[in-house]
Formats: sequence, structure tokens, C-alpha cells
Amino acid sequence: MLPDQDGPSGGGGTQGVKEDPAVSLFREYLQLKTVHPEPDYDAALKFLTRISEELGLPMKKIEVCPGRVVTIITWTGTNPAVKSVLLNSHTDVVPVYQEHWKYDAFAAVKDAEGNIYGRGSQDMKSVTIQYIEAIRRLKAAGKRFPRTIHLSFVPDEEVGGHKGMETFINHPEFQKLNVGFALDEGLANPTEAFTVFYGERNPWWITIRCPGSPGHGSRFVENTAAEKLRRIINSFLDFRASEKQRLDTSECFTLGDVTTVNMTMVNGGVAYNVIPAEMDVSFDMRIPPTVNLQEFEEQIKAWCAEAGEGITYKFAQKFMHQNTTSTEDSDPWWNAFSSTCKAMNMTLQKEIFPAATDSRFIRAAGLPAIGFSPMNCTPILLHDHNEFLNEGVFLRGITVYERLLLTLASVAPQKGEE
Ligand SMILES: CSCC[C@H](NC(C)=O)C(=O)O
Ligand SMILES: [Zn+2]
Ligand SMILES: [Zn+2]
Repeated sequence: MLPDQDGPSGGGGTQGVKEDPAVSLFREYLQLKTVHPEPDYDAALKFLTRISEELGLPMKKIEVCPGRVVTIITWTGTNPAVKSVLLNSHTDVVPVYQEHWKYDAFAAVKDAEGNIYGRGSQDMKSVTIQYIEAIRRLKAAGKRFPRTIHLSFVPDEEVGGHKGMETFINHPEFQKLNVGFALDEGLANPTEAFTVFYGERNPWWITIRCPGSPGHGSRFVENTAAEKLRRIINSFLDFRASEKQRLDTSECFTLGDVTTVNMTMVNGGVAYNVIPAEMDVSFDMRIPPTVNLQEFEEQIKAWCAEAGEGITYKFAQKFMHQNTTSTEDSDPWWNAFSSTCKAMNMTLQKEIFPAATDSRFIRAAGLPAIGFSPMNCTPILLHDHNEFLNEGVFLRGITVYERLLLTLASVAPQKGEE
């Protein structure tokens, strides 16, 4: 029995009404604790094995790194030689601050309005179940398509994808999938519109080390680490302010169109009265695909040189691929995607994803990928407290994928495919 909200309105609008089995499955999946830092991936594997049996579709498990398994469920098309459609989702979720949640973040409570609360309800366990349910419905209706559809369930997206999609994309088993087009996660949209992502900003995580002269905390020592650190911080944060200004004063820019810079860590020092020999500062930067990355790094070098002698930097993350996916009407995949949405009277907002998802590895491999989570009329709550998705929005999303798969898996073979 799945928990509904307690109290006089417990279950609310849903009381006495039998819950859609797709909603029950979604709530069951939300209860699996695939949460970092120690995700219960075994529970997800067991769940997906059951799904593969229910759907009557074969499943493959590929251990890309020790303890990190990518699961593939495949619905082979009538023309398996042509390229496939990949429906990708990650199985892991980010941790919660339980004390800030209205309900247990892993109880999948549904309130009187039909809002389903749980870590992963937006990011992205909803999408996983929507893919599965769309396939279930299409199969039950006796449909077949020329193109093969693969569902991939990958670990570790939330910690950078290195032991997940980044490794899988270079694995021979990925090549065997013969992917032509991929769908992956997007973001909710608070309005009636749906956001679709055709590219991502490049994540660069940098630590800058400022060496300096040590000495007694009571003196005016020359050339201290802190003075250099201050100049570095000023350069980065002045740039941050100018980019924010550009975003705030432009009608057509979204977050994905400007560079964000955030100072996220500062380290150094051993005692109040000892001037340190070095201090470090770290920044999370997100750079739009239109920016020249070589020039941007030259700018960073110049800021370091201007800040003083001996400053060095190291990247913890430096993604260099800038591929975007075509959203031209002449592109067969985009045409299939967008015309299906149009036929369903959905308004699409095309954007660059502000953060990083596994789509970046798919695009870096030269494949088209669209980031899309069919969650309109929904506040953006990924990684936030009280993440929820309304069951009505969730159920409508299944219909959206059903219609999308009808057209995407039937896109006519392109030149060189047969
Ligand atoms: C760069 S690897 C970290 C990935 C993470 N993704 C999301 C969606 O939060 C991020 O953008 O910070
Ligand atoms: Zn995600
Ligand atoms: Zn996430």
C-alpha cells in the first residue's frame, strides 16, 4: 500500500478513486533509495529486471565500472538495420535535507492535489517511468515501428557521469545500439510551455592557487597570498556581475546564454596569527556553447598574471565539446519531435541547458540529443526541498512520449542508413 497524505483530506481528490497503475509504479520507483553517496543500485536493477519481464523485452546489463551497471531494454524495430532511438535516464538521485521536507523524501506521498513528493520526482524518475509506460501502451496496442527503441538506465549522472554515461558512450556495447537520436532529461517549466534543450553549457570547475610571503599576523607583510586571492576573486566576480547584467538587460537571453561564475570554495591558512604561504579559491563556471573556449582560458590566464607572481590553476572539470543538436525544420529528428508536439498543441521553448546532464556525452559523440522532461505548469524543483510532480502532469507526459515514439521510431531512413 502506498502512502497518501494523512489527515481529514487524506488521499483527497484521489480518495476512493483507483490510482492509475502507472502512478503506482512511479511512486514505487521513487521509494527506491538510489540516493548518493551510496545509491542502492541493486534495488534499481531488480526493479528494471521486473519491468523488462513485464514488457516482454530483452534486457542487457553492462558493468561499465565495478559496481556501476548500465541497463538496456530493447524493443527491436521491423527494420533493425536503421539507426535506433535511445531513451536515456539516470537511476541515481541527489541527497536530501530531510528536515526541510514536508514528507519523507522517499515515501512518495501523494497529497490532496495529486502532487507526488519525492527525491527524483522531477529529476528524473518520472521520465524513466513515462518512457516505460509509453512503451507498455504502444506494445499493448499492437504497434510496431521500423526503428529499434532502446531504453538506457545509467548510474552516477548526479556525480558527473564518469562511471556512467561517460564510460558507456565509449563502450563497444554502446556502438552496438546504433543510435541515431536520443532523448534525455530536461527541466520543468512553470508556465503552459514545455522547455526543450538542444545543447548545454560547458562545466569548468577550477581551483586557483595563490602563493605568497608568510609571516607574523601583526605585520604589513608584502606580497601576501590573500592580496593575490582578492585580485583573483575581484576579476572573476566582476566578470560574473557583467554576465548577470547581460542576462538581466536582454529580453531574449536565458541562463543558458550567458556564462555564470560562482565562487564555491576557499581554502588556506593555519592559524589567526600566521600569514599563510598559500590560499586557494575555487569557482564553478558554466560556459555557453557559443563562447570561444580557448579565448576564455586566455582570459583566465590574464587574470592570474595580473593578480601577482606564481599563481597557478587546476581544472577539476573542463568539458571542451560544444556540439549542439539541430532544431532546423529540415532536420528529420527535430522535425518529427517538434511536429508531434505541435500536433498536441504544445508550445516549445528552445534553450541551452544551464547545468550538465548525460546529454553532453551523447552530443560529444556526434549524436543528436534533446533534453526534454514533459513537465509544464510545474515549478523547477530539481535538487530542491519538497521536489514534487503532479500526477496529472505525469500522466499527460506518458501520452506525450507515446505520440513522440510513434513518429521518432518511424522517421524515414536517411541517406547512408540502409
Ligand atoms: C559537471 S558534472 C555535475 C553534473 C550536475 N548536473 C546537474 C543536472 O545538476 C551539474 O551540472 O552540476
Ligand atoms: Zn538529472
Ligand atoms: Zn540532478
